Amino acid sequence: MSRSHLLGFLAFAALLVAVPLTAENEYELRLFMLFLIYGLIAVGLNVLVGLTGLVSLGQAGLFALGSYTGAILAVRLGADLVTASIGAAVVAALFGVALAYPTVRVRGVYLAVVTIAFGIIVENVAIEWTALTGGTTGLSGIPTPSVFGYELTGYGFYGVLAATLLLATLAAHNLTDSRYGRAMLAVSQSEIAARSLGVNATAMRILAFVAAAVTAGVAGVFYSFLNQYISPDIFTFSDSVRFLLMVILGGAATTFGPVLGAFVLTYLPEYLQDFQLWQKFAYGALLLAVMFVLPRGVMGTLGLGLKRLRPAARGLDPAEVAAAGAGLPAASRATTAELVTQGLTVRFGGLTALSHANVRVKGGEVHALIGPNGAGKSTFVNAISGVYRPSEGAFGIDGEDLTGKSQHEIARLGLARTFQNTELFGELTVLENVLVGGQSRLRYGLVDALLRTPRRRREERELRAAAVGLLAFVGLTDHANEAARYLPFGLQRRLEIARALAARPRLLLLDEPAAGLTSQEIDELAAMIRKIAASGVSVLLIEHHVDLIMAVADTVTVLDYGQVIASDRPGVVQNDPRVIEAYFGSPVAHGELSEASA
Ligand SMILES: Nc1ncnc2c1ncn2[C@@H]1O[C@H](COP(=O)(O)OP(=O)(O)OP(=O)(O)O)[C@@H](O)[C@H]1O
Repeated sequence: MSRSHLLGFLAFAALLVAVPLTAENEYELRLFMLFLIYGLIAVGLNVLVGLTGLVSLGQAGLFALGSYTGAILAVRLGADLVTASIGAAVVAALFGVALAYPTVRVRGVYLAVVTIAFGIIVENVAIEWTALTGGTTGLSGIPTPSVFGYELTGYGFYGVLAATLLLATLAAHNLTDSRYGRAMLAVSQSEIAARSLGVNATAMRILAFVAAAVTAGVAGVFYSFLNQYISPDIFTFSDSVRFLLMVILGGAATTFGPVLGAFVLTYLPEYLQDFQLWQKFAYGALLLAVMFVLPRGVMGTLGLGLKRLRPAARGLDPAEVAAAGAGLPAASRATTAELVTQGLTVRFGGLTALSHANVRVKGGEVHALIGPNGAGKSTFVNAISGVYRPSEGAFGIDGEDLTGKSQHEIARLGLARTFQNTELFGELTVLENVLVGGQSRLRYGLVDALLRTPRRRREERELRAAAVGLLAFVGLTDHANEAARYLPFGLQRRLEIARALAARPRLLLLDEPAAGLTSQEIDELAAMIRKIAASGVSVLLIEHHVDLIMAVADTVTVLDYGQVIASDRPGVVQNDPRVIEAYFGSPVAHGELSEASA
């Protein structure tokens, strides 16, 4: 944890201790406890909004679910605070999973509508299911909270609320700083790239929804114990909007932003009460003004300002680079790294983009795949990397069948790729991009991430050293701390290669890596590709640059109208009349292919 965050947590803890000592009356303390409850909701929602970039406008529904579950367990079954919280957390988590499901198909506005609908359904069920919820009359008689038989009188309940918010903020901070946070950010910026590196995007979204749901559910239980009475009108759509605003106003994806947002939006309406009729107007106008001046929220803008004042070094400490051992690690698996496709066919409706392609990429070779525009090269790449499901045929690496597996499964089994149009995680730094590449090699779990265990720290340290080594290999250590989107195009291509190599693939698939590069950059790329193959990683190279192909390829396979028309050594393929015909429409003289395509 950085020093500034540590100081932040200490100051926050000190504040939580000081408040009950300075509160002048019970009303003041109660209002602060309400803030602690809303803070918990905002911290959880920040995982969803800040990290995965998804928006939920149904948090009041989850808050209500937690409140009713807790209240019913306490009133009907005499459950204590711990049991009620566990019960509510489980119920909320289940609904969180259900809410994550639509994200497989819908995002943005559509997802927002789904979550709004969820909130409205919960509100209406609370009104209509009178036998369970008491209908519009609500549920009263919720007892004083107790924990393991001890009643939480005096400041006891305050202590529980304060400790929960502090620990939840710490856990969310640790999550953000872990493989899970990185993966969520990566998914929000380029899902296809994240999946190609072995990140299970669906699982990350479910995790984020569950985090937001569980915190809202537990906050609901706390609310019902604090209020000792709940009714449907407490959980309305405008509350969902307010919870989302807390995150955005405070600063999405920041550690303390949501807490600050919750504080402001709990106290602001209280202070604006004096304005009577103008209260709502003043509330809205103030929010608008703040968001206009601070589009990244208060903490986001503050963080950005501090970065500008004291910019971090763009590059890495030379000592760290030296210690990481600059260079390409040897291929991790002592296998042949051979890719074989048998009769691979992909149809789009009536169009056969790839037809019964048999390709064999031998272990450790550089295998170029060429063909005129529309020949089916990208379709081939997308089929073997799991983006498209083959209509027919099979493919595998080292005899391991990969047909029908999902993108992230194929990536984890040893196939890494770059993209024709680079797909970097633009907002992440150069180093972080490579760290996401090594994601699937990490073994530590969620508990390790939340608690920052020694195992997590060791694995992260090792991954960082490997990533630094790869940055040195592609010559990017001087840019390590820059956001990837600011890199010049040529360096972006290199970064994609380093990121793919971080997954320690058996087969590296380079989709037009020379496109847009200068001739000097292409020479450097050729040297890099040779080194990669020499380390034992097979390379499948999709390219139009004949010079590059001639310089590095051991074998060239030519596709035309989705069919393999030649596969041999470059010199042989270059003079193959079928290949020349495919490029020119009629047989032409020797040597013209290279001139025309270069
Ligand atoms: N998702 C898709 N839906 C429908 N048709 C597609 C799809 N993807 C590719 N095609 C078609 O399949 C054929 C092969 O396209 P593909 O992009 O694989 O060729 P390519 O060799 O990669 O071409 P280029 O060199 O221009 O990238 C083309 O006719 C293309 O229009």
